[in-house]
Amino acid sequence: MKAIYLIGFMGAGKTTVGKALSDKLEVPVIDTDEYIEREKKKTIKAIFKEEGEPAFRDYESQILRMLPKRYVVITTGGGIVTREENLTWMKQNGLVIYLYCNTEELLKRLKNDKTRPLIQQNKEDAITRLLMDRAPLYKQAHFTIDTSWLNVDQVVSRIMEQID
Ligand SMILES: Nc1ncnc2c1ncn2[C@@H]1O[C@H](COP(=O)(O)OP(=O)(O)O)[C@@H](O)[C@H]1O
Ligand SMILES: O=C(O)C1=C[C@@H](OP(=O)(O)O)[C@@H](O)[C@H](O)C1
Ligand SMILES: [Mg+2]
Repeated sequence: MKAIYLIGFMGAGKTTVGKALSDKLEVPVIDTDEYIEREKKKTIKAIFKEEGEPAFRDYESQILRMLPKRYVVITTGGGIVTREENLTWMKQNGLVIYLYCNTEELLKRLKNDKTRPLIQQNKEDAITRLLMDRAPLYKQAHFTIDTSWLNVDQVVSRIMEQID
């Protein structure tokens, strides 16, 4: 089994779905954000504040390349594709799945979020703008699942159908 990479916007459910998918497939899951926070002993929020976004993108890119490439589910941060070479790399090394979610539902899921630095001001505008910029990148995934009207178990089932 090749690595499965979940990509998509903040709030699409990558971290949550990845954990459920790893249980189903009986393989480990690694979340790049959680990995970075553990490694750096800092929250994502603190890294953005103290070191800036480019430093975070460097960590993300480095860690991606260190992770296993077989028998694993890897859940990424929503901005990993902004370094386009990361997208190319994931597509070469595994199966890349885009978890899509519409803006209205993203807003609901992220309404109370305080941990994601890029959407703390003007949440709706920030989501709309970033999603528009990134959509062409996300769409290069091997396949897409629209999670807007699905619960976590249903998203996992859709993934299982696709990879069967
Ligand atoms: N399919 C879903 N339906 C409803 N809520 C969801 C769904 N997937 C995730 N969530 C919720 O949305 C929020 C963001 O999920 P998360 O897994 O952290 O997303 P991501 O890692 O893509 O940013 C969490 O509160 C989570 O419980
Ligand atoms: O889209 C982004 O630029 C980011 C997404 C976050 O991860 P999630 O997509 O898991 O929320 C986290 O990596 C950081 O706040 C930046
Ligand atoms: Mg996440």
